[in-house]
Amino acid sequence: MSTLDVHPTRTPEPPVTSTTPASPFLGPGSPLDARQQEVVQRVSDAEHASIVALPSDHPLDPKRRARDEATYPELVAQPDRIRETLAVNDAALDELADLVAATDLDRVFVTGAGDSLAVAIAARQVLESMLGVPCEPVQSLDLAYYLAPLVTGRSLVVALSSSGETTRTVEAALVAQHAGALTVAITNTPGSTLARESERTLVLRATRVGWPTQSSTTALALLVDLAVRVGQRTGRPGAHDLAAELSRLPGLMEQVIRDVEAPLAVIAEREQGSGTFLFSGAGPTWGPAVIGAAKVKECTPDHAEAVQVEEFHHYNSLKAGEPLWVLAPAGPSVPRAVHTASEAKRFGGRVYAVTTEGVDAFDGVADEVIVLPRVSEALSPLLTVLPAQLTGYLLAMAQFRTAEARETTGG
Ligand SMILES: N[C@@H]1[C@@H](O)[C@H](O)[C@@H](COP(=O)(O)O)O[C@@H]1O
Repeated sequence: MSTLDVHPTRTPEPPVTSTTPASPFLGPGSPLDARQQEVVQRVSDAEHASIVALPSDHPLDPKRRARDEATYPELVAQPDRIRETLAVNDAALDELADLVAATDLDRVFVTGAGDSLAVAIAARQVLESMLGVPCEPVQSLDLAYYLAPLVTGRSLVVALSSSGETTRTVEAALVAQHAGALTVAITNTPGSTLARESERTLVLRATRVGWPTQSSTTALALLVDLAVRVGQRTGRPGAHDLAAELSRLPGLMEQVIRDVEAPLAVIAEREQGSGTFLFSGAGPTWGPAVIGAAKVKECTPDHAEAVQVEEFHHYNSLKAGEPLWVLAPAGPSVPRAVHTASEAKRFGGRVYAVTTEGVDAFDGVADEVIVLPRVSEALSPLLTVLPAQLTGYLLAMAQFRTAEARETTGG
């Protein structure tokens, strides 16, 4: 057997056919009207086609390689894209912040799938501290099918989708539209279905030729900026400091990308054959942990999981020989995250801690500690997400080099 047969490929299996409708919103009894149902059917068909077209798990799949390689320049350009996104949305953000500050909202739902859901998780703390109402990140399927009775005319539903065509997220927006909620789409695809079905749209200056990076961080920065502007209007303590900090974030992101790539490349070279990769975080950092696992699953044929810092301790969460990235910027989760790191070592794992200046609790516990500049924990996902994204990309590049060398030597 040649090395190339080791990993099964995802294609070309025949499509699984089913008589079950693609959504409970299609057909008799649907809460949606005929026009809305047509929208659901159309995006659902297109989504299925895009999933079938995903790269295979072949170690040298050129389609995956092209997408991985396109990820890097997009990743590196994130600080610039954030600057542009915030600048072009300046007036729209002011207008929306005026509206939000003046509206008697009782609840905000921030919804999406994949990286877009991770962004909602990362933005929760800053949104809640500035808006003063629950700002729940909700998986779009859950919002559309289970939480609809909670969505009212006093809700703000922010739907995040880079493509603007993700079926469950479009359905969540349609449910919100139906309930009379204020709906805001955040997408880098103007004219997308989500944008057309939402009352307002904030357009991201981001591309997604590679796996999602810019589309996620520009959305996160935009949500932070919106939160801060609302907080400034309603006199929330800390709003002005957060605004000042946000303006420094793109520069700090540039510094982090410059500083962490080389040490992470060494780690990726060492860990490339581990097979399973774990990422842990808590609070707003749970978002970057989810993104870390997502980039490994997208960039490589391997398995990755995000495990919440606390949940790690309630099961045997790591097997001997597995690597764990613990993301824990200065904040209340640090003591438990240090415990996570030490437990992971006890189970025979290798631990890479990502924290911020001034935290030395991982020294002597983790195999390596990556230290980022210190910022408020609420804004720190814009920094902790960078090593998480880079890890997936760098693992993939190390694996491609190894697979190529094996091909050349016929090993
Ligand atoms: N594999 C992709 C993810 O990378 C993406 O994060 C998610 C949400 O996409 P979007 O933000 O376009 O709704 O869906 C897809 O299935």
